Amino acid sequence: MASSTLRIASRRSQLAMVQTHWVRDELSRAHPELTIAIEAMATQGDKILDVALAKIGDKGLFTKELEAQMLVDRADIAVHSLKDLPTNLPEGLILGCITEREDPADALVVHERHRELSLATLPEGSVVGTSSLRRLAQLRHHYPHLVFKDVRGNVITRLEKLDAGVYDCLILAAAGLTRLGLGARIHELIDPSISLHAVGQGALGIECRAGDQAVLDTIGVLEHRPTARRCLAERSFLRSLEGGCQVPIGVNTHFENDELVLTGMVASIDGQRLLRDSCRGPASDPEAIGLALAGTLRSQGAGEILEEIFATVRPGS
Ligand SMILES: NCc1[nH]cc(CCC(=O)O)c1CC(=O)O
Repeated sequence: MASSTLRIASRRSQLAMVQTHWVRDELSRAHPELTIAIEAMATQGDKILDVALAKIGDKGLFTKELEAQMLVDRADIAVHSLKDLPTNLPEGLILGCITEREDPADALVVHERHRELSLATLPEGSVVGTSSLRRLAQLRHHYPHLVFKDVRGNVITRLEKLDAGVYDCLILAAAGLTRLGLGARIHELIDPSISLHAVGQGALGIECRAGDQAVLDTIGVLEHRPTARRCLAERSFLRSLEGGCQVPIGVNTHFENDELVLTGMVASIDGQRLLRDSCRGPASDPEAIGLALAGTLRSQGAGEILEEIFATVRPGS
């Protein structure tokens, strides 16, 4: 780097700050001579809280302001929840590294009055809070007797709404709860046979300027190769299906010896149609696995399902 200061752009939600502080601490440990500054800011996604995420539908809702800081050279890196980072980045920026993933599963969090119940035993009409079409479609598919209601705001705000009785339960990323020290609120991890997680869920993505070799070298210590391979396969699948974070697309990945196995699903919002399949290949070429799986699901009709969703969620665009 030109100077020995690394400037980090971050969202200012509690979860974003926990994640950014973790990145700062890891980088300071690896590079004791480095001065690290954090600039925290609100993004569009933090400001527009009265509209369903699926209706805003815009890619980069939680990332654009941070990217702008790097493009005008007011920040060197941006720390994101990888699942919020679009699969196509603005010209001049790259995904510099992917950190070790927490458990990528979704978690059920219940209102106190349901503490004896599970997702499978919640009574008819129970209100599930989620703002994710992916969670909505998959849970509707398996549990058509439940009622789904949008919930916005950061993780803490959502939990407050749950505790106030607005919902019977919430579906949240286990990783976010764990990082916030709220792991005790995880009532049940949702099995991948019921609901696949979001692309990149549970990992952090560090974005930087392309060709900024000194910065790339600095952040390289945070790269976790197995996580990166899994997430690159997942992102290639999503990119190839042209979906942003606001489409009912879910994934799961695991290694079998030197192979990486990617499972993916595409569903209609009503949960009636749900396509799911797997592809495997050498772990050294994760993007090829994502592309292959996208081709497989497209041949089964994924394109039509996604076209319908784009037409209803974003009319006119
Ligand atoms: N879009 C919100 C968001 N972005 C990242 C996380 C959780 C942490 C992660 O998945 O890495 C969450 C909250 C949630 O989905 O419960």
